Amino acid sequence: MSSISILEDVYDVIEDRKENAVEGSYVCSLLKHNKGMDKILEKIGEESTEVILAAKNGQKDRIIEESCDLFFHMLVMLSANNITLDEISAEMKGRRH
Ligand SMILES: N=c1c2ncn([C@@H]3O[C@H](COP(=O)(O)OP(=O)(O)OP(=O)(O)O)[C@@H](O)[C@H]3O)c2ncn1[C@@H]1O[C@H](COP(=O)(O)O)[C@@H](O)[C@H]1O
Repeated sequence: MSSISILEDVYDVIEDRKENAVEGSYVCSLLKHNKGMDKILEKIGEESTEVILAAKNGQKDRIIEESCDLFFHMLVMLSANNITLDEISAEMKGRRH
């Protein structure tokens, strides 16, 4: 199993949350937030800042944790915009030289 497949697993759960509301789900709370997309973008902004601060301070464990938060909220944003990981993958592959 490639290490990146966890992103696909979590993305699939997020996609499922779009169709099936689950009590207590954080993803559902984001997708249905009264601020709409702004709430998701707010979280991406916050988590980006956390990654920057952790990296600035050379805190490896924090960098890993905050990067996971950032990746996760990016997945929610992509899913909310109906952008698949295959589309991201195709774009990245197209940049290989
Ligand atoms: N990977 C994650 C993940 N990473 C981070 N988070 C949540 O993202 C939030 C991070 O924001 P903060 O640290 O700012 O915490 P907070 O103060 O509670 O956030 P806010 O009140 O500002 O929204 C926390 O509530 C974390 O629990 C995640 N929540 C869910 N997942 C994955 O998504 C799946 C579906 O989750 P649910 O929809 O909750 O079932 C889970 O099985 C996990 O695999």
